[in-house]
Amino acid sequence: MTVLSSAPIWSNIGKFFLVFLGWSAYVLAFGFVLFAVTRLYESLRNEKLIRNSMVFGLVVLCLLVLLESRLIMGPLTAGALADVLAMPFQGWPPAVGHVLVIGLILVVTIFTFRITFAHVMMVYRFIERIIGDSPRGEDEYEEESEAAPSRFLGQRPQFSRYSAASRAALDDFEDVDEPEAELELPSAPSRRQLASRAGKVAQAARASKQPQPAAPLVDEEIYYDDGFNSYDDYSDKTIAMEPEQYEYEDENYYFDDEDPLNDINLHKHHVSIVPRGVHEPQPLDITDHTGATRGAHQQALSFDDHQGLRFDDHDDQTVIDDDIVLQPAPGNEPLLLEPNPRGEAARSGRKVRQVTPNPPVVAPAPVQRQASVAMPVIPPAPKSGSGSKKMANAVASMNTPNIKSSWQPPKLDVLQAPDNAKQQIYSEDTAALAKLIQDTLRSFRVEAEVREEDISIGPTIIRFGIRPTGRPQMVLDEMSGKLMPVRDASGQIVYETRTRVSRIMALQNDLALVLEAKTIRMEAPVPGRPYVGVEIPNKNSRLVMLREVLESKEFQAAKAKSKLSIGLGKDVAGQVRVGDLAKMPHLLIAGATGAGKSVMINAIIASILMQSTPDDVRLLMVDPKMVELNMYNGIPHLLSPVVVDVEKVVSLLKNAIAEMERRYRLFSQLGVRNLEGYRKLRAQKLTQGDTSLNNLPAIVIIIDELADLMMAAPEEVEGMICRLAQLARATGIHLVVATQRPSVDVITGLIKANIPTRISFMVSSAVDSRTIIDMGGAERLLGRGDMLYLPADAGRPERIQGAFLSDDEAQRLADFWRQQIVQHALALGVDPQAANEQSQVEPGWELKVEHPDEFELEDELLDRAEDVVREQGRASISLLQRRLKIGYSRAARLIDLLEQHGIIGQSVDGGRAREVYDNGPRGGGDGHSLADEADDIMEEEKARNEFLRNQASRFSHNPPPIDDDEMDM
Ligand SMILES: Nc1ncnc2c1ncn2[C@@H]1O[C@H](COP(=O)(O)OP(=O)(O)OP(=O)(O)O)[C@@H](O)[C@H]1O
Repeated sequence: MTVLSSAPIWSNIGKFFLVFLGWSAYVLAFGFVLFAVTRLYESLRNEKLIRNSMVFGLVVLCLLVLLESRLIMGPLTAGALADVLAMPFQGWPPAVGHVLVIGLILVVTIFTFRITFAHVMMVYRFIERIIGDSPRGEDEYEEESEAAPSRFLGQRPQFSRYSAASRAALDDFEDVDEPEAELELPSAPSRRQLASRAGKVAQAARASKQPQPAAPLVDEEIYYDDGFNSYDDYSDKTIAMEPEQYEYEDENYYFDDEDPLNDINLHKHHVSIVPRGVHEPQPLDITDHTGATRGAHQQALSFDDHQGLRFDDHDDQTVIDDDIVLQPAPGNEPLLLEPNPRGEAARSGRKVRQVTPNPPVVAPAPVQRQASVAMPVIPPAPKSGSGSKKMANAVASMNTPNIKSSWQPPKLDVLQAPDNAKQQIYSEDTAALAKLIQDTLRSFRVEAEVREEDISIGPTIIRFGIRPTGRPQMVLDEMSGKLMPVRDASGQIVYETRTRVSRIMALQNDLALVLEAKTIRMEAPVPGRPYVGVEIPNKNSRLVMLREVLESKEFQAAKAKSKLSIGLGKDVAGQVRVGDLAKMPHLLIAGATGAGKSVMINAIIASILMQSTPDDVRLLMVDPKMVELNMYNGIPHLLSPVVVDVEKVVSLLKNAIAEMERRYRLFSQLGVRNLEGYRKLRAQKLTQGDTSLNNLPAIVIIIDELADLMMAAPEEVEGMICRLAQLARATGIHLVVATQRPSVDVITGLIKANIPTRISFMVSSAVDSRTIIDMGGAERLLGRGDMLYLPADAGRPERIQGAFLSDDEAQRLADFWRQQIVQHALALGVDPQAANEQSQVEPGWELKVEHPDEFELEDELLDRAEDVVREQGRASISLLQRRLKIGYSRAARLIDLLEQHGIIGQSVDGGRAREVYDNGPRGGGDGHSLADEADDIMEEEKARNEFLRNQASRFSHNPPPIDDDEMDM
């Protein structure tokens, strides 16, 4: 106005405004300038500061103040507009006009600036604090604790991290003299109460346009509480309730910043009492640490776990213990074992001894046994000059103390090289997809962001990481005068309201729709990462060849540690993933037909054949499909030819159990606990020239279709697999079991409990997925090698694209090993054909056809049974059960055999006890009375019923504990 009135051209316009608006013309001019500046700021910062309701409110407020000034000062003082506004008040008592206008001013002020009771209280407290001289913090919370409606305004009590026994936390705020009863936390309301309360609050909020507190979220919780994996089952319901959810995302929603019992404020208080500045590092609390890192995937460091091996890098030695040093010899020489200079032997001088490369094996291939004596040593693969590789070779040799094997593993050339297609990298397409995801979430009013660094591109899958964000808490920066988001000590933005992970999960189908993906899988949260993973198929997918996995440094490091390392494939970030069968120690593979199980089994076999000689690992294979594993027949690793006849499987498993028991006996005699201990002992003995201990190779039993076996002989197969799985780990016997029928009659509870490491390929339903990996997700896989790998020690499965191995490659690999048998035979002057036939079955591993319900009863047991019946002068099943401590079915079978051998007679007139022919020298038993007969009948009935109940419960998929007698074969 000043400018206008001083400029001659505009002075008349200025005068008009002053006459019309009075003093408010200045306010109006100032308001225009402020509005222009704020709009400019808004456009520069892309923020919205001016609300229309506020502009309108300010204008009304200005007019009311103008009117009030006119009422106070009389006509012609506040401009013509004020005179017009005051016209309705003419004739009114002046006091009424003042009260009305001032009242209106107050109301408009409250609406314009959204003043709440909390603000009033804040001002009140502030004034009170200034007037009174009590220091800040005293007494104030005591009053509030009465006024505060809830201690958990910011969070529901049952989920508050401060709720359970959080006395200490609350004590910071509450008067210590407060009676005990008042400190008691409110008990968590029932779900029903919460739901009805939620409904009421929602109604009230709708009516008054006030924000809802957090209670309505209970509804959401009801749907999501049981975990995201069963999301599919209720996604429809969840999506249907979306509009309800938006109400409490209203931007008016706020917490009372001053409420000391609000969880967020409690948290802020805790943060504020953390001492600032540099402070001493605290000792690691291992319980806390374990809790915090549980589930996070951590890549094991190489060379950190060698059962007593230490490495002295500087001189290329491997220290086995204080007495022995394994030293890689120069060139192609065999490894040398020498006493450790720090050990006792070292004190008498550093003596280097070469170990003879003829390790006797427990059940060696006949050709090999001869070869190890007379055959010229096949030179090992040429070593590269690098120290670390030498070290790896040394360690690999150390794991299997047959220091120099006469077998030679193949070179990687046997396998097909990957094609030249490069791994896809981050591109504009990917960025566009990320933006699409973010925009879709925004359009559903879900605050979240997709950052470039959270995008992982794998061979068949791209994973986008969605970070839930929210509404940041803002503070006025005193330096710049701007509103800035509050950051915590680690620099992360502190959110006032956060987006719930479940809201992102609820949009799974919407995201699949906009991304036009065949199927998407969501993982919340990705273990060890602060985001929800959305996995969509990579349109530029490529094969992961086994060779590239075996060539990788990850596999090389794993190979150095274990001869049973297997190349699994590549994860969603394109990183090679390997496993160690020795640690698994058994593996269950399941998936629909054509999903990639057989390829996986071939990859596992190939991983072993590429690194391990028959001295390290022996194989047993069962292939009821008859075509999948046949190609491996004749390789020296096989203990017996691939079993295609289901009836021979029982025999094979029995052999494995017998070998396991034999190894256990051997270990207990030697005082070692497991195969590792045995190998260490053997290495020690070899250094002393003692070759009495044979080499014990690990044994891997591969079963390609468990369902067929479970059909043929459910009890025996289940029992034996469980027995092997429970006890075989220490003896180096490992199971790899595959099935395309992931139903509970095939993968029974017992089998599942004993095989902790599992791989699930694509399955047809979430139920199947749960049967295999105890959670859903496998039904959303893509097939063709796309799998979820659940290691024994991980809570969540990891998605991996399995390594691919063509039939030609497998054939070449098998040919390579068969060729070595021929080479050995030629070197020995044996007929290769004969050698091949001879090496088909290891002595002691011959298989015979067994009818599943028949027990093979050892001669010893039959003899003992004969002794018992002759001693007692009578024969009955219950008698044998009692005296021989065996199960019903074995006792019944023994009775049959005794009858067949003519030792006892047939049962007469339904009686249980039978006549024993010719008591002979061992006779003289007490015969049997009628009372004995009755006892026998009762006992036998009891045992038979027990047996039948067991059988029935096995068929109803609820297996009882295994009867040791039944399995003690
Ligand atoms: N890792 C992989 N990478 C690429 N393709 C694969 C992979 N694994 C399997 N496939 C493809 O899937 C097909 C079927 O695989 P596979 O024979 O292993 O299935 P399966 O689960 O054993 O089926 P079935 O139970 O009927 O034998 C293969 O011929 C191959 O084309």
